[in-house]
Parts: sequence; C-alpha cells; structure tokens
Amino acid sequence: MPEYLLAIDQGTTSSRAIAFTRDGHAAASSGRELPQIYPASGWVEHDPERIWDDVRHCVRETLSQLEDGSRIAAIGVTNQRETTVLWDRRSGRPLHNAIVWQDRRTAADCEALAEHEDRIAERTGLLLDPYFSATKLAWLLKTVPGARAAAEAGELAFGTIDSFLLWRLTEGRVHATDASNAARTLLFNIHTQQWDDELLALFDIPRSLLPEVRDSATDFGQTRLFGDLMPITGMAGDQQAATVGQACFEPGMVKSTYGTGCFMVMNTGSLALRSRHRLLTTVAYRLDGVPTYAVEGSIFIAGAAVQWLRDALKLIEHAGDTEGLARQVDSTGGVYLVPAFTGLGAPYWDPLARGAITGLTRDSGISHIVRAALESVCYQSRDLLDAMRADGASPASIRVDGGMVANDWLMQFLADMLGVDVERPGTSETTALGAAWLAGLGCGWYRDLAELSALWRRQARFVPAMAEDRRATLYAGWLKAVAKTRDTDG
Ligand SMILES: Nc1ncnc2c1ncn2[C@@H]1O[C@H](COP(=O)(O)OP(=O)(O)O)[C@@H](O)[C@H]1O
Ligand SMILES: O=P(O)(O)OC[C@H](O)CO
Repeated sequence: MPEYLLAIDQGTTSSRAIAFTRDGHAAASSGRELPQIYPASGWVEHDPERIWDDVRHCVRETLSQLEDGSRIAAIGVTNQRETTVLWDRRSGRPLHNAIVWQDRRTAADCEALAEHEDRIAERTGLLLDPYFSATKLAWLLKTVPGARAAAEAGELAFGTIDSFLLWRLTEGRVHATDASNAARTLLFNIHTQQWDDELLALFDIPRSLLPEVRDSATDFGQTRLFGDLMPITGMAGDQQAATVGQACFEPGMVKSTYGTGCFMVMNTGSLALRSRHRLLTTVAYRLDGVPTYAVEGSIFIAGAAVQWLRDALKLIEHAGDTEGLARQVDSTGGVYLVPAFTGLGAPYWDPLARGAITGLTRDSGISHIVRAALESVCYQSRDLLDAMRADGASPASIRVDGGMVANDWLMQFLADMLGVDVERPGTSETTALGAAWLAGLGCGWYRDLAELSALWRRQARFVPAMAEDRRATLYAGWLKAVAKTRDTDG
C-alpha cells in the first residue's frame, strides 16, 4: 500500500497541501490563494474561516490525486508565523479576523513598552515590534467587546495559525503549538521553554488563553475529517520548517527563503546566541525536549517588489520576465531601488523608512529599474549576512528556496554580492518538505536528522564570480541609498 506524509503549508498569500513520498518526492499537491484584507493603512487581516475552508479543500484535493488505497502515515503542519487568532472554546468561532504578522496597528503599544525592551529581548530573543503576536492579542482583548471578560473566564483560546488549524483538525480536542511557533509570540521564554508569567503580566494576557507548547515532532493528536484517522506528528513555523527542509542541522548552516519577504536563518545549535546586530534569536525546532536555536534576519519585501513592478508599475507581465530584462543591461547604471514599502526589517527595524528609487538619469529605462529591484533582494541579503558575520558567523554557503530562486540571474548576483556559494535544492517546496520531515520523525518513519540530511539534494550551485572591488562599490551605493530612505527630514 503506497504511504505518504502530508504537509499542510498555510502561508501569508496561499494555503497548500502536498503529499510526499518517503524519499521526499512531491507526489500530489493543491494550493489556493488567500485574499488579504486591509481595513486601514498599515493593517492586514485574514479571515480564519477562509483559511480553514482552503486548508480542507487543499487536503481533499491532494488526497484525491493519490492512487486508491494510499495511506497518509502522518500530517505535518507549517504556517505563516505570528499571525494571531482568538476564538471561543465552545463554538470554535474566531472573535475577529486574524491579525497578520505584517500588521502595524500596535506600533504605539510597542512604543509605550519601550523601557522593557531589554528584558523582553533577553527572554524571548525578539525585539519589541508589532510584527510579533503579543501586542496583537492584547489589542484583540482590548477592542473586541466582551473579549477580556470571556478570556478571564477561561472561555477563549489564543493561537497562531498552527494552533488554530490543529484545534479545527482535532475538532476542539487539542489546543497546542510547537516551540518554534511559541518562540514568535513575545510571551515565550526561549531559555526555560515555558510561557513567561512576567511577560504575560506585562502584556496583560491571561494564561488560560495559551496553547500547550510541544516539541516540533511529537504527537499532536489525530484528525478524522478526511476519512481515515490521520495522526498529526509534526509542526513548525514556516521559516523553521524550511530550515528543516533544507537540512540545516549543523550549527553555522544557513538557509534563506525568497518568497514575498526574505527570511535568512542560521542554525546556532544549543546556543541561544543573542545578536548584537538586531537579528532575532529563535527556536529552529525542538526534538525530544531539546531546543535547537537559530538567529534570523527578516526582510519584509523581496518577491513583493517584483509583484509591485508587475501590478503597480506594470513594467512586466510575469515575475519570470525580470530575468530577461535584468540580463539586457550590464548594470543598473547607478540606479538603486530600496523597497521599504512598509518600513525596513532586519537589521534596521525602521518602521518609518519608505521606499525609493535613486540615481535615475535620462538613460535609465525599464531594464535598469527591474534589475535594481532584483538587486535590492541581494543587497538586503548582504545586510543580513553581514550582521550574522558581525555576530561571529562565517558560512561558506547558503541554501536557498522560495518562488524567486527560479531566477538564475538573481541567484548568480546573490552569490556575487554575498561572496559565498548559493545552493539551490532539487525541490522548490522546502517549507512543506520540512513539515513532512518533522511529521516523519514524529511518527517514526525517520530515525534521526542524519537520515534526513542524506535525503537533501542540491540541484544547482552558484559560485561568486564578481571582482571584489565591484562588489564593494555596488554595496556601498546600496548603503547610501538606504540612508536616503531613512532621512526623515527629506
Ligand atoms: N522567476 C522569478 N523571478 C523573480 N521573482 C519571482 C520569480 N518567480 C516568482 N517570483 C516571486 O516570488 C514570489 C512567490 O514566491 P513564493 O515562495 O510562492 O511566495 P510566498 O510563499 O511568500 O507567497 C512572488 O513575490 C513572485 O513575484
Ligand atoms: O507566509 P510567508 O512564507 O510569507 O512567511 C511569513 C513568515 O512566517 C512571517 O514571519
């Protein structure tokens, strides 16, 4: 009887389900776009019921593609992180739309707590920023009529998307999350691996709302919603799942994902390294009660800059058109595009920065601007890698994934700008693969991480070829362009 691991990958812009064979081959898959809701400037929401409908639809469609008699050995769940849902334990109904990680509505709440930032960072590894869940949850408790009283009475449940899906999959029987997701809430002490009472008091969050925190590969219950009983044995936030899917299991190994945003994650093993350069410290995964830590740099706009070229400027028809246009010119001719559309993430963390195209001349054309947009992804990656280097890392290569890595020109420029080899794996669905692998560990399909490492396959390697002085000059120009976007006096 053919057996598969089923990954559910609930992302910011889409939901997917993929069935993997034991050797990591995607045998069937289904995906659905998720509509974004923008109720006010800087606010981003998702409809949790729509997410749930989409996930069920994708799972069913994926299962229908498998041969008759196939069996799902286990399910792994991976998700957009930080996005916050508050629901009623009895009815299972959310009290409000999910508040998405990109949402900036709690910026002032974060500022009001600024004096506590050091203490918060010490315990959570994070910065005090609206990006994370705690202030979003506090906002819901403050704003939704009756929510505070119901929460105090133990009637409500909080969760990131993983917990919400698990609750629905197990029909209200399991309220749990994994350590990699808990580590993104600002409420979880990454050293003790416990919810932190002082932080709960600081953000005024009742403990009864919180899910139980489990390992990333363990028993999360079962679902009976798709016919056969299916165990759920893997869970991780999407960037951490990609770290697993890239088999970055040794300290010093780095993966970088290029989707809507870009997330660079370096495994730091048993060391919860506190960055001196405004990177985040996080849990990569927790197995048998033992956390493996990572540092992470998050960039809000990567592929989204290409979408902007397509949808707002209408310079291209398809994302893939950028490759040919970038190749048409030898350089951008001094043009830089800084895609600070929603401020700048790591290592700047500047919510007030705004995007810019600098260095335009009468010779500047579409190819220069398109190329500058692609280059900006590489310069931002260099910002992150340099921050990691300044914290003591010296990786010889990085492993890349996400929709943008199909672009060979971009991958070569990335290698050139970073000065390290860029390795592209055989599968483009690294995040889902990581969730499947965690489920496979949890259900006993795989013995250990070494077995998974042996399954990882490289499809292409891009080796730095740019002269050092050119690399330095181009990057210096980028830093100048960034400085201009942060000049609030204009
Ligand atoms: N060939 C390409 N060159 C440049 N960008 C691309 C290319 N193909 C896709 N993209 C970009 O990659 C992003 C989609 O990647 P994906 O990993 O699916 O994103 P997410 O999971 O964040 O929704 C889009 O922003 C798209 O513009
Ligand atoms: O859904 P993605 O792939 O854009 O990832 C979102 C991140 O998890 C946010 O931290």
